[in-house]
Amino acid sequence: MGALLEVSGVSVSFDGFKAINNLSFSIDTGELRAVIGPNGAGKTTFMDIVTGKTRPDSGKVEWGRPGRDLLRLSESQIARLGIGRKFQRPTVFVTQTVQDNLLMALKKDRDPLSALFYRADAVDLGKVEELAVEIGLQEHLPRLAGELSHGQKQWLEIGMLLAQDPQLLLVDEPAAGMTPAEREHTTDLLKRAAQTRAVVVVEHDMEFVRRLGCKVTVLHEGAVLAEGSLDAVTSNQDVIDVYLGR
Ligand SMILES: Nc1ncnc2c1ncn2[C@@H]1O[C@H](COP(=O)(O)OP(=O)(O)OP(=O)(O)O)[C@@H](O)[C@H]1O
Repeated sequence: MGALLEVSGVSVSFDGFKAINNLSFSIDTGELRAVIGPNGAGKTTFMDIVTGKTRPDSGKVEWGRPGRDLLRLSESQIARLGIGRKFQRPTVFVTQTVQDNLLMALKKDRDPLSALFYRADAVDLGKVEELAVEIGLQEHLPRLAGELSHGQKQWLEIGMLLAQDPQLLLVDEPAAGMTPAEREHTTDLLKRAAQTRAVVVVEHDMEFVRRLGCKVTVLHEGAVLAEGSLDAVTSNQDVIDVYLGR
């Protein structure tokens, strides 16, 4: 499979400080990847660049084959192309049911008038059911999203992103604030999601990353310090030095 996203030699400075420094990164269709790195390594800025929120000073960001230049597209054009992003805090509609949250996500691209007169048909309800099974919330469809636990809200939001059928999903610290059982469920969910799309997970929790069982990219000072299996990168002397602050 060819690269789905190719970031080459990207740099960005904020007030003269290089947050991203000649960064190159690529991910294949249907690949699961963990991105780790100490605080300030540039992980959030990297995702901001891929989603079009931050424009780099130099470098290339290309999508698909033949490569489409993402730097020429707006944030919403990039989202429509198939890049979904999950932020740390869940942003579900707490006064709506789980089912309605998923239905709204499914219909997000409708024009406002048809959305206004929209009545869920059997096809959409079937898709919502499938999504609910995928995120493990099938028993909770009639509940208000506001009643869900923190972990369940995070899964619902992942489900809402999956409803948009992204080819690449960027997920920021999904395990934060979760119980051990919720973390385990989240690992399974992300692994399953990555069977049909590419998923990039930024995460600090090494146990979580270990359970993902995927290739790991270590960022440091805005560049890739090491890449490989978790065992390979955690036994890399440069990575050990950075994490121990040497
Ligand atoms: N808009 C901005 N203006 C100025 N400096 C910024 C801006 N955004 C990020 N930075 C700086 O760039 C560096 C990289 O930040 P970034 O948030 O990408 O790191 P991170 O790896 O996501 O860190 P964390 O793990 O703490 O979330 C940091 O030193 C940060 O202070």
